[in-house]
Amino acid sequence: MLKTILVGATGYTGAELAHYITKHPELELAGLYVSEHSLDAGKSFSSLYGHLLGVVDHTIQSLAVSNIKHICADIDIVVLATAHEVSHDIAAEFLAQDTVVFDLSGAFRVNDPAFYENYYGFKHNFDKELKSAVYGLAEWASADIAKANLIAVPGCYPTASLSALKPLAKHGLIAADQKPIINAVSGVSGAGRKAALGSAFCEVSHAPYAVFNHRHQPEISTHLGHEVIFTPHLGCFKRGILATINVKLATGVTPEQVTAAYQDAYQDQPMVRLLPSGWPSIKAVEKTAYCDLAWQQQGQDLIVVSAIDNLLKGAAAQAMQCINIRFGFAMTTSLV
Ligand SMILES: NC(=O)C1=CN([C@@H]2O[C@H](COP(=O)(O)OP(=O)(O)OC[C@H]3O[C@@H](n4cnc5c(N)ncnc54)[C@H](OP(=O)(O)O)[C@@H]3O)[C@@H](O)[C@H]2O)C=CC1
Ligand SMILES: CC(=O)N[C@@H](CCC(=O)OP(=O)(O)O)C(=O)O
Repeated sequence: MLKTILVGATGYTGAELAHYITKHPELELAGLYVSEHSLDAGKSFSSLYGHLLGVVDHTIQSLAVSNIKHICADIDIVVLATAHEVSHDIAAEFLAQDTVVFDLSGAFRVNDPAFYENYYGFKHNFDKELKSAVYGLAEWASADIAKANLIAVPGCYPTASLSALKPLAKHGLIAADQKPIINAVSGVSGAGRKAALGSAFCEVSHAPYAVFNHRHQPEISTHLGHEVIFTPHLGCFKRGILATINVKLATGVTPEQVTAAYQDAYQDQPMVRLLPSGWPSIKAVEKTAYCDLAWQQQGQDLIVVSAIDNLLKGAAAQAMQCINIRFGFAMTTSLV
């Protein structure tokens, strides 16, 4: 059994991971941590998440950075379900203790320190760790994930978008001079569990936000190798992302080439479903670890639609896929 601890355990993605780790036959949930002065320290985990009563009843513990060496004495895996700045500050401490770190935040996703100053508002101080991090888009990086000690789990919108666009980019099917246009709507859980006016029940109204300046636009472009236009929207629902993507195809690309690109990418990948008919919906992926894809072509225009649960394939389930790849377990373990 691989001893696994979870930092940021009481957040929305942390709660999903606590459940996945508990269900995993090869992992032992060895600790659930929150910030040093968290009001939740000392409580039973299931007192916060009642559906896990009798399943995850561990006592929540506070994490003092000075105590990381002691905590890690016999730990194999650390999952950071913490804010970008927190992961940035503590990941190296865990790596120094020879644990394998899976980080759900954006702190190690793009190997360019300037990216963090431009889009995250902080200076990145861990160049070595940033260089060594592998971007954990599970279906696309398994060989690198299998060797890495720091896996940067992609963001939710990038997972939905890249899963839809990478097969086209890999086969050179996207018109070189055109930017795919991604319009995506996310459930409010994407903003995390902490109280904030913008995600309050009476404030949320289906609308775009961060137009032309969301940090996921450069994350998507970097890992696609092609510029995109990305417009996120906040939806009046709890969880799920639906991304509708308009792509101008390169001259002469046929429907058969598009279908072949998707089949080549995903026919052996259990967590990405190419729909035989109809369109992806949030209802079909909510509370599942799947990414659903479907597309339609008209001349050189392609519309591809991608749906995921932001907390699962967009975060916790993808982290679990990465754990499975890293340690040689079947990709679907604990997920289906
Ligand atoms: N929500 C989503 O859909 C997605 C989120 N992500 C990323 O995953 C990470 C977690 O997101 P999410 O679950 O939504 O976040 P939440 O805001 O829901 O939870 C954050 C967790 O971190 C804990 N925490 C805060 N400060 C510290 C600290 N200094 N040390 C240890 N624990 C701390 C909080 O508990 P307390 O405050 O009590 O200490 C809480 O348990 C973020 O980086 C987010 O960007 C990625 C993809 C999708
Ligand atoms: C609805 C909502 O607020 N969503 C979040 C994205 C959540 C996510 O993917 O997290 P990362 O920041 O780790 O990439 C946002 O737009 O900031």
